[in-house]
Amino acid sequence: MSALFTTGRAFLSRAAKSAAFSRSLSGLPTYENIIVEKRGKNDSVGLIQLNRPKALNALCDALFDDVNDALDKLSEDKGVGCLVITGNEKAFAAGADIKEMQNKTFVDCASGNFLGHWGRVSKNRKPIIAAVNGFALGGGCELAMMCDIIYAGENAHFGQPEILLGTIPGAGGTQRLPRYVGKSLAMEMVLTGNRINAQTALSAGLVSKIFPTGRLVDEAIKTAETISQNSQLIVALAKESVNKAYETTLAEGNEFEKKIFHATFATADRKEGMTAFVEKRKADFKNN
Ligand SMILES: CCC/C=C/C(=O)SCCNC(=O)CCNC(=O)[C@H](O)C(C)(C)COP(=O)([O-])OP(=O)([O-])OC[C@H]1O[C@@H](n2cnc3c(N)ncnc32)[C@H](O)[C@@H]1OP(=O)([O-])[O-]
Repeated sequence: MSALFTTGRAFLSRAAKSAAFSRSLSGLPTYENIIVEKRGKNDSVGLIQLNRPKALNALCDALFDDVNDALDKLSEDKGVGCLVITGNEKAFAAGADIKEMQNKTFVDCASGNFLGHWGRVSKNRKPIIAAVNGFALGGGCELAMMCDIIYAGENAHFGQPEILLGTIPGAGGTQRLPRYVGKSLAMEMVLTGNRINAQTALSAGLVSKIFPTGRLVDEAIKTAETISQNSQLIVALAKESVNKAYETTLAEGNEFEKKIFHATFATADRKEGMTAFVEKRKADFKNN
């Protein structure tokens, strides 16, 4: 299974795609715009690869429908504890599909709730790691920011170039980006359309780690596997608590955290975790 990535290639080969297909026969659906697999120890990691390479993974409506459907399936899968979203070596995603948007009117956008279905990535209860190689522009950068952790390949570039198209970001580019990289850099990116490279993204705080391009997906899967070994129940609570930090005051956030901490004492996994420590053995979490 992990042979797909031991060659150091971050994208899936033709053979890998047919492996994905045969695996799909044993559980996961096949999609037109993405490839979905289970990876890592005990298939505990859900891997979603955006797969419109000719359009640099431009995020058309159909692709987002595929992503949402895959997220639903992987979320229901009790064996999967963490997800990874990636693209290919050239592009994570070069943005919302400009050709699809070109002739839309305000009425189309407003009455059709355009982008309404994008937000489900950030609402997922399982943690999601974005593994970004190449371009993450516009909606691509926003998709990465909807995830919980962003790892970048050395060749990654992040940007919000909507201004060059006569529009503005619509899925968090003016909201999440300043929280992650600070107002000055975010403002510069949004107003000029200039991109930042992986190193700048690391020092500004948009990404947590950089890896060689070919190792990126493997490393993301390794972290996802580590997360999956913890109690899924407690991981979801911890994720919710960290996210609170972005949506509330410090005092309210601390109060929320304390209540969630207390709540973990109502779970069997908290008891098991502490008992295992005292008994000097590995915890056997049951997600309850
Ligand atoms: C979500 C809320 C709001 C978000 C808004 C946005 O994201 S707005 C978007 C913000 N993003 C941007 O403004 C970035 C737009 N993209 C670019 O500026 C350049 O493609 C590049 C610099 C990323 C790569 O340059 P390069 O010379 O290496 O490659 P290349 O240029 O030759 O492209 C190869 C093929 O991919 C196609 N394609 C690429 N992107 C898109 C797209 N978003 N859409 C559709 N198609 C796209 C491109 O047309 C071409 O296909 P064709 O016509 O040959 O059949």
